Amino acid sequence: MPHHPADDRPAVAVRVLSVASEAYPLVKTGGLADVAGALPAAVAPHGVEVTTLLPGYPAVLKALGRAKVVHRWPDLLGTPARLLAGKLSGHPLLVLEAPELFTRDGGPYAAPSGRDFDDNWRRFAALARAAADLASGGVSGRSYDVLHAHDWQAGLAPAYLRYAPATDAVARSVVTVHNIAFQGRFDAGVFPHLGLPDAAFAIDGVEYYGGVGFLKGGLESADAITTVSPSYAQEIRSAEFGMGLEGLIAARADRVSGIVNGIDPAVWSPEADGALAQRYSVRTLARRTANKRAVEAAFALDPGDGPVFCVISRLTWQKGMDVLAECIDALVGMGGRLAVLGSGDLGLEQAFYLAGERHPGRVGVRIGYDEPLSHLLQGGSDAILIPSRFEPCGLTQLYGLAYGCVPVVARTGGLADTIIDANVAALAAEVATGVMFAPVSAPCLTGAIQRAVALYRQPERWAAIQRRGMRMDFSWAASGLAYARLYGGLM
Ligand SMILES: Nc1ncnc2c1ncn2[C@@H]1O[C@H](COP(=O)(O)OP(=O)(O)O[C@H]2O[C@H](CO)[C@@H](O)[C@H](O)[C@H]2O)[C@@H](O)[C@H]1O
Repeated sequence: MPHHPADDRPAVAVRVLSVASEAYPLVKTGGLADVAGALPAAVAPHGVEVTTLLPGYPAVLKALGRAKVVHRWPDLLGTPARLLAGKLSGHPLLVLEAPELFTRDGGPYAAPSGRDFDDNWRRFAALARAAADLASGGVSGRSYDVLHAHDWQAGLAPAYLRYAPATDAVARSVVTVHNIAFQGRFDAGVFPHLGLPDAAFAIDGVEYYGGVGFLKGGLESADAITTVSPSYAQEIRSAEFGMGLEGLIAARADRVSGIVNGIDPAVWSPEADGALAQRYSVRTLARRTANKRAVEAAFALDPGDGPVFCVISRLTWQKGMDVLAECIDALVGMGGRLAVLGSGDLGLEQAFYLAGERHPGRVGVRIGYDEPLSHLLQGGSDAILIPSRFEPCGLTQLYGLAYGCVPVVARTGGLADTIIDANVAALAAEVATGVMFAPVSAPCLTGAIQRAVALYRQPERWAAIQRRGMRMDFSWAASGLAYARLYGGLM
């Protein structure tokens, strides 16, 4: 494509098809959406044009409005489907419209009851099949250099590509693991319906412990594997973190790399955040107080100057929320208050709810998903608690840094890669940006909260930690370049 002199974007040198089951702002249940939504803009300055392919959930189709139909499948894994073209924050978007698969109540993966859809294998195999058709010349007028599949929902796409007829039109492939705990593992009975050759049901194909592994098939087939931090890229070679895939990851280690997620300043910047009661910058930190008052009001906390800790998380074992639940009485005993926003395991929801009843005015709990409230919490709480047992990258600690909401994190994965613990040396060298602890246990987390409270009581030192975090650059600049280099290297 010729470079237009009036256009300050570089000429497109690489075309990427990014396939994901969610992308902000159209559909989001977690961090994957933030990353898939930000990737196109992150790599655009490097001559990479990303087209995102999403399933046609009702919310996505609604946002798309009247869209151009660019392709029709009379029979895509047993159902008719159409491909619609639109825009995702100004970048090319393709939506797979298949009413039988995606038009239903509930979230992207589960019914309103919370139960996973029984046909998720078919829903996401269809997404992957459509992606592979696009990336192997099967859709007229479309061609891509690289297919970038995110997580198990897109995991079969590289496998379909690998078994596609070999032509010049076949793209190279990358799988990004945002969380290896979710693998898309299904009964062997689904295999005959996937439309893969029999040879694919093999140890180096999609076969996985006697069944079918969508992520496993993608990891076997992709030309490159990335995960979302260098530490996690190392950790998943071990049984403790690899969740059964450690052998495969270790065997393909020369293809595996870690690229830390960035954050999108158009969405996460305290100077321009419409969800805050009061906007502020690194030079006007005192204005955060108005947000703290708003957090207190939203979570029915007693107003006060003591530290407010927050949680913005899925309430699950991965996120160490059971351990935090054990520490709440100690946190309150130290003069802290706690605002919890999250949803997940019913038992954990209940534990936090009971803690709120035990400590009225000190612990406020909001069960649910609320994007604006998550921004207010970052802008008004003093610290964010992230006691994850494993964390591929983590985004909430990066948002915390940007908002002067000091991260208190477990030493694992991307948390270890992005936070500098306020130990004696780091405080003396004036480089600390948060508090880090290990292992994930109630005594260690309690100790970390204690250290945070002690630092908070030294206002100048605390403000210096906040300001340092706010000045850290976790924009997409470096990671966008890393992805662009990875794509370029595959061609
Ligand atoms: N109740 C609630 N209301 C509003 N917003 C809420 C919320 N609960 C969570 N969120 C938001 O959802 C996102 C969660 O991001 P995380 O990085 O913690 O990712 P998650 O574990 O979902 O994803 C995986 O993928 C991402 C992306 O690669 C990795 O960073 C991560 O380590 C990995 O586990 C954040 O934007 C957070 O603000």
